[in-house]
Amino acid sequence: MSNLTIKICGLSTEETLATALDAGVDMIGLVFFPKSPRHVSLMDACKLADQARGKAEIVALTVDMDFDGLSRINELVRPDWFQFHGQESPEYCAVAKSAFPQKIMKALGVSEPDDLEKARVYEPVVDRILFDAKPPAGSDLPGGNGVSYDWTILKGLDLGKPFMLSGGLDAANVAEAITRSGVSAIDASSGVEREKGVKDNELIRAFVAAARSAQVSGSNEQ
Ligand SMILES: O=C(O)c1ccccc1NCC(=O)[C@H](O)[C@H](O)COP(=O)(O)O
Repeated sequence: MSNLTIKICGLSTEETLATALDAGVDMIGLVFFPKSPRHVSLMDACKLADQARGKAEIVALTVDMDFDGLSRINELVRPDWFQFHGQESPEYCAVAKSAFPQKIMKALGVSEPDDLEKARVYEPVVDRILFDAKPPAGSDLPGGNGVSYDWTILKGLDLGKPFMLSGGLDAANVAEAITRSGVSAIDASSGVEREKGVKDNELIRAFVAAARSAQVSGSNEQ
């Protein structure tokens, strides 16, 4: 049994969600951000969440959403997690954590070791940190850009909460990313797409197989 946690983000069709679940992913991400090609309506999200419930943890990804919006997602979609992928402050995360039953994951854009320090102020008030690549200049999207960073900056990181690596991961590089970073949780979106926003069944299967084949050295899960 693998101690690697795999999340596929930005699933938006029943078919590709079924493939991800069949491949054995641990978490699936639904994107609630209208500018994203992976955005799902509340109605579609409800159907996709029902399909995934009990098979993988459901992550609702939002970007600086107001609490009325989070409340609607909570009531209708009933995700296991909120993933905050904008400029949400630690205070915002703390209030959301006390207001909603979901676990909270905060995404932080990183490129160098100093960037990891940002996690220290979030760690007490969230359940997990996602270390993602910073968006390239000019991108409309704070995540899902298919760009990588130096994974080795995560090696040996001692944080009070579990953390996850994302940013440009695909079947060809995920095993190396796991080995070089020492992480035990990974997330991908663009790397399992045949074009921007369009997930591909074969790429999903290949990604999960490559990730499961990697040597997971430690545990960033608690
Ligand atoms: O995926 C999106 O479209 C998106 C939009 C707005 C905020 C975040 C978004 N994605 C966040 C994710 O969790 C991605 O999986 C993560 O950034 C990695 O993406 P990629 O580099 O494409 O694998």
